[in-house]
Amino acid sequence: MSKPIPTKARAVIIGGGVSGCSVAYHLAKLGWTDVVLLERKQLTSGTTWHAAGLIGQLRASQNMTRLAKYSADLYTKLEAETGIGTGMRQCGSITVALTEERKQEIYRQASLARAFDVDVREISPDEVKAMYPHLNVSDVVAAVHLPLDGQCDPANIAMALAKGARQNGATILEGVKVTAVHKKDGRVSGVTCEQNGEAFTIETENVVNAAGMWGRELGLMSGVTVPLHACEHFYIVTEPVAGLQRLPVLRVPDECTYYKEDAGKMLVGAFELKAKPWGMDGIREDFCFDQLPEDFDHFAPILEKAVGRMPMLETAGIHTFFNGPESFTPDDRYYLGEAPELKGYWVAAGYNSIGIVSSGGAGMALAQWMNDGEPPFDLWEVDIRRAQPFQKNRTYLKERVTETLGLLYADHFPYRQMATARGVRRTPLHEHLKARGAVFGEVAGWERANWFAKEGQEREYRYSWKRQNWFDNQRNEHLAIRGGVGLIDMTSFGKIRVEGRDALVFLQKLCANQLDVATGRIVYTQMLNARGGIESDLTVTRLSETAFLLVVPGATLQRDLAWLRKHLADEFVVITDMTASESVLCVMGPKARDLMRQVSPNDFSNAAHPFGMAREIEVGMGLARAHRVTYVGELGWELYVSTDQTAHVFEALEEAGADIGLKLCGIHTLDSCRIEKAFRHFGHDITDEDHVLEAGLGFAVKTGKGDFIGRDAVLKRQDKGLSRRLVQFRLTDPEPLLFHNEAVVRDGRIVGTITSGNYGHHLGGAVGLGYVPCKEESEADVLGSAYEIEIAGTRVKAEASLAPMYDPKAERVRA
Ligand SMILES: NCCCC(=O)O
Repeated sequence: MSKPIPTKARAVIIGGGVSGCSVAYHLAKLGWTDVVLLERKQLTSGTTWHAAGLIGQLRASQNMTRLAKYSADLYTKLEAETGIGTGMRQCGSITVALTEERKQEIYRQASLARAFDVDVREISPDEVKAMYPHLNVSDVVAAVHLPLDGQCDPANIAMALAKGARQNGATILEGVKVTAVHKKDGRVSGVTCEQNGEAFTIETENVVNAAGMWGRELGLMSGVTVPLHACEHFYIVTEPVAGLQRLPVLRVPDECTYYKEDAGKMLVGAFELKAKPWGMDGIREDFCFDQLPEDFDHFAPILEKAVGRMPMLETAGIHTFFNGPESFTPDDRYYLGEAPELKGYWVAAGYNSIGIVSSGGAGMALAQWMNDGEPPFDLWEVDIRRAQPFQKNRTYLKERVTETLGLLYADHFPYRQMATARGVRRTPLHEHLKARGAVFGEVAGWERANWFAKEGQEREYRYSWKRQNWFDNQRNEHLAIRGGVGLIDMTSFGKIRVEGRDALVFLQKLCANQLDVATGRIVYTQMLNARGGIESDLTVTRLSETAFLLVVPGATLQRDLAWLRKHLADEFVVITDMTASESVLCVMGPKARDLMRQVSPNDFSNAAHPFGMAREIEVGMGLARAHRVTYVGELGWELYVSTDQTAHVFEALEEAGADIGLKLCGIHTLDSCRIEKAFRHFGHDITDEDHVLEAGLGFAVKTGKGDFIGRDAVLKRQDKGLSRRLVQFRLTDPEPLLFHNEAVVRDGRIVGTITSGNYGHHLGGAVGLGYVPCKEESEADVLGSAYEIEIAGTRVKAEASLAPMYDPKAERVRA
């Protein structure tokens, strides 16, 4: 007999894979006893049952490392807690590098893992051979060993989590399909589900979409964007191999393979470079523990390499050729958090084949997020609010996921760009810039000129952990901005218009700086959360008494819109996304005024157009709103131009700029200039976890203006003092590079990581930002230490500064 379906629940979780079970487990642990998990067929019957179950803690970023470590620790304890054998075995793992570039990557990851107390050691090829005698190590360049990594039985991990959830009061139901999610007053109000042909409704204010490869379709039912698509994932399992002993998990990313010894057999899986999307026209209704047809031709090239790597496979005999669908996302990162479209609609899906190791930590993080109304730490990397509405397009997804499956084991070079499904969002200058040598990168679907190739130079990235082929191009662009004038197309900025009778009151509530300013004034500010953490980093321009323009990074637009809408109470305000209506041309450098005078009859003197003001100007035969602000630390104007006039304004600037050496510059140069000036970058240097005062942005916080979200947290921190500070570092050796996530070493001890880095072409070395703990606010406390940055295991001396190393008094900006 079926169990009764409750009529009310605090949360309904949809999907009984490891992800849903983990969310249920963690919510129940937090005391959410009336949680219901609904699984359309049987627990684990979608993807979980056929996962390889590798628990690897070597991840590309600090928070992914933190979450993977949490999963590894949890799974080790789960059997004792629930009595269900999870097969969790801390057999350790080895990752080998076959190239110098891969060695850099795994050594960098090892440094990062160490910063988070993960047990990891660099080992030689001989040590690999001693641990893994079957392996051909003749071309192994380097390797890392993580003794506490492991493997498990994925289905039993899910079952144990489900049992743990039940033990704490959750209800878990199989054979119940959700047919509708209801909403009332902009938030979730319930779900309708079907069991044995009968419909039931559960009243709830929280739904969790943990539907795996069904996640996109389930989201669409509620107008929620969950861009993911299934791909076929292949592995083989050999016949038992005589004498095969217990072995660590092995990853050979340069050959796209992983190896897992289990019960005397060997499992060999692959993340091939061109994957096969699956389920384009939807997934069969009766899909349950299903496999997909073999495709030996597709797997053969991988197997050939595997046999070369592990010659015993040649005679082992294949017991199982497995092909099963798994879901993949456009950027190879999963989705967590509350959907921007609907309050109370949470997502935990799209695990890109690392669902088992991810779900323990992700379930914990999401449960805490739901419980506290805010994530336990910065989760922007996996936040569902990074998804772009257009990404639900199936043609786009189908093309993109052919690439993302292989990315799991690809070299994660800095600045690596996606090669597929490009060109969806283009600025009006795209063709102009392309014709002038632009090499594009992509953010939030926007094509952006990252750097400009010289005449005759190949217009492609050559990736490396060392200086890439565009290093000198960036240097020339950077120095043009520092010494002359450069033009950067920043049309991808998100532009949000907030207007109406209560616009000022509303924005004063959300922003930490004073916005009650004269029309035309531009204010740099942050939106804070109640902890004083930074939710958004933006400029607000007062366009009139009742209208404001908010300018935010392109990547955070959906997040920022959601934050604004979430906090709209009874204020009379309209919020409109204006991003596509205006382009932004940044004219930056000491000669910017000379250029503006050539193309416009307006007055660009300090008296007529001071820093921090926006004015309508004439340019050529068109109009622009010139904002005197800068993200590169120079004199300059951001020109906001209606999209229809953009090409004309660009051509006028280009023609006038020919005589004064106007240089087209890319986003890489924007970044190298801003890091010299220590301007913060949201998502890296400043996140919802970082207190605005510790981020060094106290100058933009006005507690005297009246109440705003985060004010109490600011006052409290002022009272209590800071416990860490954001510091700018410059490597004294001009050769090594900083990207981000390198360990910061203070007086010989790892104290943090580099939050963002680039090359300071003016300062003559790599520059990065990073938080360091401090006992008191005094500069002497922070700066009176010896600093080094650990890059791929090597420590490099660094100078530290709290003030920007470039133009500390901001004299150039106001020149
Ligand atoms: N699903 C396979 C996981 C691969 C890995 O952890 O490297």
